[in-house]
Amino acid sequence: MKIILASASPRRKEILENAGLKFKVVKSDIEETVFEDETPEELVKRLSHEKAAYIADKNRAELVIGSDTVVAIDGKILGKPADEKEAYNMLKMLSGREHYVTTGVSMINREKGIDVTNHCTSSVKFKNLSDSDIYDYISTGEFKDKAGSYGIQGFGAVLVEYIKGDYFNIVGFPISMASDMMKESFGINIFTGSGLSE
Ligand SMILES: Cc1cn([C@H]2C[C@H](O)[C@@H](COP(=O)(O)OP(=O)(O)OP(=O)(O)O)O2)c(=O)[nH]c1=O
Repeated sequence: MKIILASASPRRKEILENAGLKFKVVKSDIEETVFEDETPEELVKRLSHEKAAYIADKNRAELVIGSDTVVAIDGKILGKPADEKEAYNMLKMLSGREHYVTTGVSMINREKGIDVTNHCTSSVKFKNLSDSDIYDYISTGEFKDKAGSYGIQGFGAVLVEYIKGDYFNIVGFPISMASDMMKESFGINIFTGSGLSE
């Protein structure tokens, strides 16, 4: 079975490549709306499924993988910031506190009728950040396109006091959980490559 990653995220591509997987990347053009009263788990599972389903409908023989990541604090869901002001507000909210990062992963193969979705949550505690720390971080531009306005894999590492849970989940793709899903639902072994075709 061949794999398609339904994602425009360079981080997701890199994490899957580092696990030795060969795959095609196709961006999934779905509208990322948030419904009222939706929990982070419900939201990421719905969006990762929508992303995968959109591509799987047109590529029925392939295993299509979709994913979505959000940050949550005090029952509020933080997606990607629209601008620097929103990034400042998010980072101010996260300063000195622990928050959750939740990623959904969906895997669909239409031909075999397999359709599975799971989620993974990690916590991240930020140091106390002064306004000048926040402005300096924003000036790196790294906040753009990142849920919660930071990237732990870059300068964002400096903002962190500790993490609990899977690091790769925070970066946007929980490869350990995903490899379990591949094994259980598709018989794919990441180490040996069995279950995969060139
Ligand atoms: C918290 C955090 C998020 N992120 C990124 C991961 C995701 O790419 C992004 C959240 O946006 P998503 O909407 O999950 O993904 P995306 O739009 O980048 O890609 P696609 O929908 O095409 O798959 O935030 C980091 O890179 N580092 C971090 O530390």
